[in-house]
Amino acid sequence: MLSSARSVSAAAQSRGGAGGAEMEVRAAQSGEIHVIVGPMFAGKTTALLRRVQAEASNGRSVALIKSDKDNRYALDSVVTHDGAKMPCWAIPQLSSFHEKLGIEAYDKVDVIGIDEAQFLDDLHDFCCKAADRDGKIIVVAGLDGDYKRKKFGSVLDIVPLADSVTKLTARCELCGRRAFFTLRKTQETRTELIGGADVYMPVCRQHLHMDGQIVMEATRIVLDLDKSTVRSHALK
Ligand SMILES: Nc1ncnc2c1ncn2[C@@H]1O[C@H](COP(=O)(O)OP(=O)(O)O)[C@@H](O)[C@H]1O
Ligand SMILES: Cc1cn([C@H]2C[C@H](O)[C@@H](COP(=O)(O)O)O2)c(=O)[nH]c1=O
Ligand SMILES: [Zn+2]
Repeated sequence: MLSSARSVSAAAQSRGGAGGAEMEVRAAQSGEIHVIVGPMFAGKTTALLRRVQAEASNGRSVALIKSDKDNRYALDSVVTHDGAKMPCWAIPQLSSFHEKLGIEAYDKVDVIGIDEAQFLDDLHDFCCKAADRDGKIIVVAGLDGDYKRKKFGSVLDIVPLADSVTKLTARCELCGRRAFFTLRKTQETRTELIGGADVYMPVCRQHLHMDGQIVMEATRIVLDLDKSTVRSHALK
């Protein structure tokens, strides 16, 4: 079921022949916008996939989109950090979605899931049109803040448009408490830097100001210690 999202929309595309009446019914449906934010590893993508999957199980036609900047695990799927995945449309900006899908197929889609929303600059405009004008249910997942805790892309700009906003938390990798923020472990300073646990870790407020390099070094020492313990046990 998880893998059916794009094929549902692709099927919608091939059904064709949408009558004007159906278009009117769809436009008359009330749209919704639901926003899921939080730091990395908080379960945003997991929550998005669950919601889209539930909508598909209820007979709605769903389409899943992500920014094509996210090439971490696969380009044609939305993938969680623990490997759950679902086919998607990977696009540079949301305005290209209509063109990719085709107008008739777009008209048939009820629910649009959007992942990695922080990388999609035309998020506000797209959500307005899709929910207010076209009656779509939009579920958006993305980072509210970057590693400096500055607002990231347009995610916060859609909060005033939203029916619901959910802020998820992860577990601080250093103490296990609730983590609201994402620490970058490298010295790289550009805002956009694609990566996973190799580059980022979730942290609580207390551990936010740890120097990433020190954390990396400490991790390396612990791992080296572990390895030498394993080696000395093996020699016994
Ligand atoms: N520090 C971590 N490093 C790697 N994976 C983690 C870490 N913390 C949690 N995870 C895993 O990531 C999953 C959440 O993944 P995902 O839904 O992709 O999160 P998000 O989209 O918020 O980054 C968790 O259920 C857990 O299994
Ligand atoms: C904090 C932060 C993150 N990114 C990137 C790193 C990942 O590729 C994504 C977030 O993915 P997730 O699904 O939320 O785990 O964003 C970035 O470019 N800049 C940052 O400051
Ligand atoms: Zn902590």
